[in-house]
Amino acid sequence: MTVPKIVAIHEGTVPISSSISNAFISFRDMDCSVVAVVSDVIRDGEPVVGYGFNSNGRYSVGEILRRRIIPRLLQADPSELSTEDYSTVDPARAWDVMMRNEKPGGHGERSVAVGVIDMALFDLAAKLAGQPLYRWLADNHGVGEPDSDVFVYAAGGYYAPGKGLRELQDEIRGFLGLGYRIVKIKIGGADLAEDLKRIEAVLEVLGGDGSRLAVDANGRFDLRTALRYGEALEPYGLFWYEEPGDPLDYAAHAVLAEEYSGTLATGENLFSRTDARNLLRYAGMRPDRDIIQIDPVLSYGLVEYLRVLDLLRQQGWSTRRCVPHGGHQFSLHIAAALRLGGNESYPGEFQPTGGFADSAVVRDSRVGLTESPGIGFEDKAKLFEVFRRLHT
Ligand SMILES: O=C([O-])CC(=O)C(=O)O
Ligand SMILES: [Mg+2]
Repeated sequence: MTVPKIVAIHEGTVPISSSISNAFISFRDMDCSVVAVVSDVIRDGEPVVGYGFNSNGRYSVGEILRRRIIPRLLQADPSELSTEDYSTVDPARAWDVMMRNEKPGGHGERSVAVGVIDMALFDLAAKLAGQPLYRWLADNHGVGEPDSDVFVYAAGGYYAPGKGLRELQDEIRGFLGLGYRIVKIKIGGADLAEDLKRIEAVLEVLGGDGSRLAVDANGRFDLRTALRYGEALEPYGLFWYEEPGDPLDYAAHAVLAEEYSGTLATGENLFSRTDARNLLRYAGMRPDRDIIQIDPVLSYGLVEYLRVLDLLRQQGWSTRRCVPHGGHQFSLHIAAALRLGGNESYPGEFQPTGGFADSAVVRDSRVGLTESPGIGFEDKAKLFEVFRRLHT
């Protein structure tokens, strides 16, 4: 068998912007990196290509990709990037090459750049093996039969110009009409009284059932405010209370976890295994109820996320307590293969990268996957068009 070779890596930037805001940022200028990793393996007259992009919330990382990550891969000997039997590329070995001469610590934009390429390498690896990624992952890294469908919740309820309670309720009705049972809205972009009105308005649509509503403060609150909100939110029995304070203020989170008896969710702004370990060590996270939202793509890719899952297992956490941030096809494969608790979804936002296959139907807040090889971007026409333009 000849070793598969990466012959080119194309990189670009696409807007995923909109007029929405959370408590911390506007998405007016949001964009993301897209990549195509082209192999020398030809199938049906075309090279097999892996595609990747970064989840919303962090901006494109073209400079780091162009100056450091991509050259290291292209300069590597192909045997350094492949499995031992040369049957396909090995994202874990490629990870070591991408991280050559990078000091530890200071995660963030670099972790996003590695994550974008990591997605493309997993897409390519599964395509070369002729399997949908969830099946390839379950065979190679799984803990049993993969889930055939995945819990998804509708993340929305953003602040937007001219958006009042009626529009918020209409948005939530739309989510329910699409098949979602659980929804999430933003808090912390208004004062507590106003946010409680928003919560009450949404609960009206949800038949008064707080367990179907999650709220997300996007790290806005200081400890006092987080506690004040916590006290006001507690009686609703919410699905979860997300990212109350600064993502790296573990001590504040631990204080809140002592006071707030409901589910807390956090982790979308933690970008490494070390960050995850600090979260477990210092943030008072409770394995019987809390949710870890680390986003594989923003945090050095699935190679690093597998290390995070190992760490969680060692510390007695079930993978069912992981529900990654991000809302796209890659995290859906990961959730199914590794039997996570579910996956995020943003109906209508962050296009063309966000969301699932064009044919995907959500029923009772669960969605299935397609059987196309790799991640199946080929089943999402507008996104596939963007990827194709990168290399044809
Ligand atoms: O508004 C955002 O940045 C996205 C977010 O927090 C989430 O999906 O949980
Ligand atoms: Mg969030």
